[in-house]
Amino acid sequence: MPYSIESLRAQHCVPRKGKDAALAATDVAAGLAALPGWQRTPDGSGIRKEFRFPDYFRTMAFVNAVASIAHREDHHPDLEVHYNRCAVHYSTHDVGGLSLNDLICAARVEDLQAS
Ligand SMILES: C[C@H](O)[C@H](O)[C@H]1CNC2=NC(N)=NC(=O)C2=N1
Repeated sequence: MPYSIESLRAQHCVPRKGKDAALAATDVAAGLAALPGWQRTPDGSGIRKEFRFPDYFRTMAFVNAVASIAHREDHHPDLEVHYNRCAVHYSTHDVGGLSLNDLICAARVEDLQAS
C-alpha cells in the first residue's frame, strides 16, 4: 500500500496492540519511501532519523516540539539528544515492532522541520 507524507499526517495514532497491528515489511518500505531520511534500525524493530541544528537551544526547541507530538498522539519516541543534533527513534512497544503509529508520528516530526 503506497503512503504519502500528507496521508500519514492526516491521521492520528490510535492504540495498536499485538501482532495483527504490526506492519508488513512491504508496508514499512512504502512508508519509508514517503519519509525522507528515515531508515529502519539495523535490528529492524524501529525507524530512526537524526536531525541537526545550529545550537543547543534549537535542538531543545525541536525536542520539546517532538515531546508535544508524543503527548498529543500518546505515542512516545526514544530520543538521543546531543548539543546540535537529536536522533528520533520510533517503534511500537505494544506490537513488538513497527505499526502505522510510527509512520504517522514520523510524518508529524517531518512537518516540524518544514516550518
Ligand atoms: C494506551 C497507549 O496507546 C499505549 O500505552 C501507548 C503509549 N505510548 C507508546 N509509545 C510507543 N512508542 N509504543 C507503544 O506501544 C506505546 N503505547
